[in-house]
Amino acid sequence: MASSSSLILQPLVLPSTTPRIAFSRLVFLPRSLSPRLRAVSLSTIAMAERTKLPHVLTVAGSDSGGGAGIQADIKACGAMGVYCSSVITAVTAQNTVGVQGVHPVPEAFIEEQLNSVLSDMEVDVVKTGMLPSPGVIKVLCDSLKRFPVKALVVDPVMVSTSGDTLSAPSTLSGYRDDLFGMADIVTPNLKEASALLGGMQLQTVSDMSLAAKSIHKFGPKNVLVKGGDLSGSSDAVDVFFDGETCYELHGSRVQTRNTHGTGCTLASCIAAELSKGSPMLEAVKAAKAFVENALHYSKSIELGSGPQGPFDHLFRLKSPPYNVAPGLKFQPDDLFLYAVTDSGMNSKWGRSMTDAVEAVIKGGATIVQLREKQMETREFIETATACMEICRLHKIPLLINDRVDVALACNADGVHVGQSDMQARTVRALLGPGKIIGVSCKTIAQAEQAWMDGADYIGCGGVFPTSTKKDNTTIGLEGLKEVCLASKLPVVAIGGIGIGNANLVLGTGVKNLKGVAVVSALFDRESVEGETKELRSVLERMLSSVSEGTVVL
Ligand SMILES: Nc1ncnc2c1ncn2[C@@H]1O[C@H](COP(=O)(O)OP(=O)(O)OP(=O)(O)O)[C@@H](O)[C@H]1O
Ligand SMILES: Cc1ncc(CO)c(N)n1
Ligand SMILES: [Mg+2]
Repeated sequence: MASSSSLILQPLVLPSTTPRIAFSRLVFLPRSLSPRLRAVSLSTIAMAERTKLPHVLTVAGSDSGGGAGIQADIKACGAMGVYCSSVITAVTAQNTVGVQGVHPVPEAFIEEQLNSVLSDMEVDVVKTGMLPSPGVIKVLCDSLKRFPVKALVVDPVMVSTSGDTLSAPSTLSGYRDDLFGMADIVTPNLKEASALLGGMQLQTVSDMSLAAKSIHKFGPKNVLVKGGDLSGSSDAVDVFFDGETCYELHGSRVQTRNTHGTGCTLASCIAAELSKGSPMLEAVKAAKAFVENALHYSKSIELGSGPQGPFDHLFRLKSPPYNVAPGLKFQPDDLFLYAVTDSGMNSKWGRSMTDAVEAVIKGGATIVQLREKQMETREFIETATACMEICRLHKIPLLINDRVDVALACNADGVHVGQSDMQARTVRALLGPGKIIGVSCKTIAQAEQAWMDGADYIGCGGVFPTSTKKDNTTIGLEGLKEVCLASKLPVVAIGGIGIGNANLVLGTGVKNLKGVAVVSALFDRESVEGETKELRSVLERMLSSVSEGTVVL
């Protein structure tokens, strides 16, 4: 066969959820075909099954250490399922200690690379990194005018975290006056935002919002000021401004030295998501989640002796699918009306768990937890899987009480644990960074521990006495307030809460309190849907309006 045929790689679209991603299959053409027929056959195959790959072109510098620059960009795009071509602007000698040397590529040759790729390869999005001189910015602007693309992501790389200069200070005006006006988004870190604004001090999240608004005046459609280097911040906050609204994007701060290249990776992931057709804010959120996950998986990597190590972009290849399967990302506002099922109550009223879940969602629950103490494991998994389908359909997160094994088996969105269940830190290790973890806490010390263990929220109570947990000591509204004020995590109040007293709980208006968790008041009733609707309207009436101008996500 090999002697009479030649192998040709040809794109094949698999019927998958990402139909725009092409895979290869082998096609055999007999050597006996005349050259003209071979050419015709090939072009026919190509026309019939032509697949457009989402394509990002990165225009950036090489990092010999492989953690940032071009190397980070290509790995990040690959991890996001996007093709990445590269125009190299400079070659750096770099490692975990710092930058030992920079060798700029001649501007004329950068132009030649741009021309080669843009004239031929249907680029969707251009992402820029290190642009060492004003001349390079000019060459790039000219090329983009000749070959317009769908979106331009500008990461105005100026100084590495090690303090080494990567682009001449004279590029500042090129960025501000020429490139920013063409950009769909610019992504400065704190130092870069400060340099762009003539040395403005950036020390708080509100300074970051002011900076984002000022940089927006230079002409980009959107600005993301990155807060990776915000000292004293317990979470990783970035500020996004779209010309109208400022959004604070909060993520967990991963405790690791392996953060070299986070900025390059973030910008590349934004570009990759845009090339797949995502709207801008969704692209930014997906990119931030990717960086956080990658840092989490790379915490223990030891590479190099310097202060900042690289991280592993391709962690997804090594992770079990349940750890990285796209689920619903936790939003603190999901805690608003938190329904906790109780199998005893459901059987008392003659309804199945799936009926109960469907009804509570129709009534307006914003998150559901399955709390099941009696069912056999196999039946529990089957029921939980059916509940997951309902929740997915309505985009409502589903958590499992205590049973990590059941959560893994049905790919639930997360797990809620109590003080005598598995420690949240262990749950996190088993579920991975993308899943939601809640911990029941009565005290400030427990809330602090939950935060250190990597939980996403705490359930605080029992606020009032309840028949669901008879021997439970109650902490009252005062106890709730104390824990909320000290907690670094969002809080949902639990214990004896229903239509009659929910307004007392939300009415405390205390920081971090995001909603109420309810069992009997929804499920020990004839109409779950009706009770949920009524509770929801009580809660909505109590909800104070979001502070003006700033939406906290
Ligand atoms: N320790 C961390 N844990 C979680 N997210 C982080 C951490 N450090 C940075 N990030 C996130 O990574 C992204 C890049 O931010 P950062 O401010 O570090 O950019 P940068 O300084 O340009 O990066 P670099 O120069 O190292 O490539 C932001 O979304 C930021 O919130
Ligand atoms: C080549 C290169 N680009 C960007 C950065 C910023 O992280 C870096 N350190 N090196
Ligand atoms: Mg940094």
